[in-house]
Amino acid sequence: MIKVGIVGATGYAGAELVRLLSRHPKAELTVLTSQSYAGKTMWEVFPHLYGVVDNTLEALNVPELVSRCDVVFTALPHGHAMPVGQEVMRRGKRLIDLGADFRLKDVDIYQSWYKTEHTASVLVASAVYGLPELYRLEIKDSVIVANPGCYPTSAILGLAPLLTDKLIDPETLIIDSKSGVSGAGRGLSLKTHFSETTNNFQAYGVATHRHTPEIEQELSLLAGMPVTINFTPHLTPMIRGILSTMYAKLTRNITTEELTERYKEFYQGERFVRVLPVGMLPQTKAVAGSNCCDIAVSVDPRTKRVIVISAIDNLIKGAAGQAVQNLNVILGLPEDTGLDFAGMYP
Ligand SMILES: NC(=O)C1=CN([C@@H]2O[C@H](COP(=O)(O)OP(=O)(O)OC[C@H]3O[C@@H](n4cnc5c(N)ncnc54)[C@H](OP(=O)(O)O)[C@@H]3O)[C@@H](O)[C@H]2O)C=CC1
Ligand SMILES: CC(=O)N[C@@H](CCC(=O)OP(=O)(O)O)C(=O)O
Repeated sequence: MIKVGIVGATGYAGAELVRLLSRHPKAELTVLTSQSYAGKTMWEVFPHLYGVVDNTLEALNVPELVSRCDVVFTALPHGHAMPVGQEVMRRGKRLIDLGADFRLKDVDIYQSWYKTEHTASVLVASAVYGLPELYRLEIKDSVIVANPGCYPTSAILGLAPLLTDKLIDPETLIIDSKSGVSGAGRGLSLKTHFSETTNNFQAYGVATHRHTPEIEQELSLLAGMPVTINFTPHLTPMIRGILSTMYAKLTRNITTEELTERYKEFYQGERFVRVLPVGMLPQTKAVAGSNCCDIAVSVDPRTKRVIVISAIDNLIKGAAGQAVQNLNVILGLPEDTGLDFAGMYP
């Protein structure tokens, strides 16, 4: 069994990771940390895990944590995974970070968008962006996996075939994303207050959201040229899910049917990316609880634009599920170990 530690086990992403790993056949939940609930059992804080997870939550002690685990997951606010990364590197263990600390290759860009000093910049070059559909081989041998952000996962998977094949003019790219409230984490805030989010729908982070440079980094690598985007996230009155709608001008004539075939070919063998048949559109309910990213492409011959729609569960393919998929890649296990293809419905 592989001994795993989860730092930030009491956050939404961390708790979902605990749930998924509790039924993983090769992972043993060894250390679960919490800042606010150390000393309590996991199930006292999360009753859905009663009878499933018996661990007592511990305060974070980085050297001790790393010494007791083979693989550490960090699910912390940004800026806090860096010391864990340093200790993991020192002791030759593995880290899968669900936050943003190792995603951006350019430390200056990280510091300017996250308004935080990067204290482990030497580790950034060796960290691998943890999107298995694009970086499977690199993830396998990496010490630090930078699990992607939730919005970036939906956008990058939705756009990868178009950029790889140079089928769109990247300068015309617009990404419009809608997220459930769990994307903002479990902590109390005015933004996620019941009466602010119920029966309400609002944009936020317009032209300033910190996922913009992450999406641009990955799309630029796919396109082989710098890509800048307009990215607008929205908060919707639902708990889970991200739906991204993306628009761009096509560089050549292609039909919806031809493009759908090309997407199917690009993602052939990728069981967690479901390219939907023409006429079917992604919806968040269809991926809730599963590690799937559903994608549909439509060509508007009138405007010569393509419209790509993708849907994920922000806590699964957008966070904990993708982290388990990365663990499976590292361990050489089938990537679906411990993960679901069909989620909850209704
Ligand atoms: N929510 C989502 O959909 C997604 C989240 N992520 C990323 O995952 C990470 C966690 O997000 P999320 O679960 O939503 O956040 P939450 O706010 O729900 O949880 C944060 C966790 O970090 C712990 N924590 C906070 N500050 C510290 C600290 N200084 N030292 C040690 N532990 C601390 C908290 O402990 P305690 O509860 O005990 O206070 C809690 O366990 C973030 O980087 C986030 O951006 C990535 C993709 C999607
Ligand atoms: C709805 C909502 O508030 N979503 C979060 C998503 C952040 C997240 O999870 O991403 P990182 O891992 O990059 O921090 C936000 O916009 O900040």
